[in-house]
Amino acid sequence: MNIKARVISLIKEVENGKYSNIALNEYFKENPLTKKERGFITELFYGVIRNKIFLDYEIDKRTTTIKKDWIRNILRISMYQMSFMKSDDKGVIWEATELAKKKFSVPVGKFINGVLRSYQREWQEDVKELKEQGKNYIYLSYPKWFYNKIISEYGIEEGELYLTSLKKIPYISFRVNTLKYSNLEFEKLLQEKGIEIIKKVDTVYYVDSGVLLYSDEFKEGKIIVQDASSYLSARNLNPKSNESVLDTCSAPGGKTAVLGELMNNTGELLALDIYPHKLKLIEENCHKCGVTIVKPVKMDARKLKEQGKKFDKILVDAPCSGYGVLRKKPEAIYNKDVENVQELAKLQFEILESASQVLKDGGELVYSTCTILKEENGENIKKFLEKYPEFKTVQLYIPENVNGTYDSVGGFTVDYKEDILDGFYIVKLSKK
Ligand SMILES: C[S@@+](CC[C@H](N)C(=O)[O-])C[C@H]1O[C@@H](n2cnc3c(N)ncnc32)[C@H](O)[C@@H]1O
Repeated sequence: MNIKARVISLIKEVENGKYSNIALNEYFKENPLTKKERGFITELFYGVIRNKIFLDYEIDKRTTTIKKDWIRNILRISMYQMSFMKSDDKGVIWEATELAKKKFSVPVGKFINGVLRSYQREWQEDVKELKEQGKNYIYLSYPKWFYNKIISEYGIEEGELYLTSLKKIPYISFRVNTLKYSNLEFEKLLQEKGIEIIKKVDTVYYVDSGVLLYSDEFKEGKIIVQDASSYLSARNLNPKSNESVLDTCSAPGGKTAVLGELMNNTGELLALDIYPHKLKLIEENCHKCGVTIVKPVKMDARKLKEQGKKFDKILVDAPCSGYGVLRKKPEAIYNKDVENVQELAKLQFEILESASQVLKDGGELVYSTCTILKEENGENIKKFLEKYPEFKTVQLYIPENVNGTYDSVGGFTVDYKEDILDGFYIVKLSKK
């Protein structure tokens, strides 16, 4: 099958509700391709999803109704190539026209050709106009409410840096599970397989290939797919052997496994989630990693007092809007709305409050989210510190090569300055 036809079916799967990373990984697993083909498919597929609002705006400007998804998608793909990939425009238009002729008919080919030629002539002017009309959210491909939210929190200059940065191409990252493997062994494996290291943060490696997803090392839990931001949240709690540790919102257990590893599989590690079906994921993940001390329990983290026990250390990796990981899940931006954020901020505060009540005096707590919205991060912490003066923020461990910004309460946001790691917020609190 032609590469573009493959990308068209993948985009359709995502529009039917499948997560983009799952659709792509499944596809790569079933279809052996060269590194170059994989790279090209990934770029086209994610490129279209990331820029869908702008591409559809340009299509709708030039057409009345498009009944077939295939036609919309070949237009989106071709336009993406012409504006964002520095492709040979003539070649792109020719290929799309020929594909449409073959799939449908000569008139459909001519239609595609006409739309793409008009786009080729006018798109740069359209972008200028959008900016002049205060509609840059269309060019940046964000829902208007989200654009306004980011600009209201960060101002136009910093806000647009954020919005642009969230459209960057992500890299896959593997964390070495030190219960089973070492950095040295992993680096040797990467060398043997000719895989390049893009960035390294402690035991987390960003690499230029996903083939290790099919390796024995991955199957055996020696390496785990995890972002360094996610790892740093658990790492900052820094639990020690034999401590009692609570992970309040733990499924699927990525950070729970880091905690168990740091505790050398000794002590007590309670991993909660509100959804019973997710407990199995925590169990499976920890089992694969060789973490034996974890106890998954179904519980609403807003009601922690009811379980009657206090802990040395608590991780609150709160449910959040997830806007820090849009590079990896670009489709997520299209099905959220402003209401969700307010509800989430309220839920996060309630979970934090509840966790603070079961933390021992002298204990420590890490609060983290994978979002960049202040409403869910620093503003929640500020409110919490005002209400509970027995808590104060503690210095974080942030490696030098991780870029971001500290806020006024001492929390750290991995932000638009960071090209590789996921956007994330981490703050550490201690109780008197
Ligand atoms: C950000 S995810 C956690 C990711 C996890 N810490 C990891 O590293 O793999 C948030 C989790 O909180 C759970 N959750 C949502 N509301 C909750 C509540 N009231 N009590 C406990 N867990 C909750 C969700 O089911 C979800 O699995």
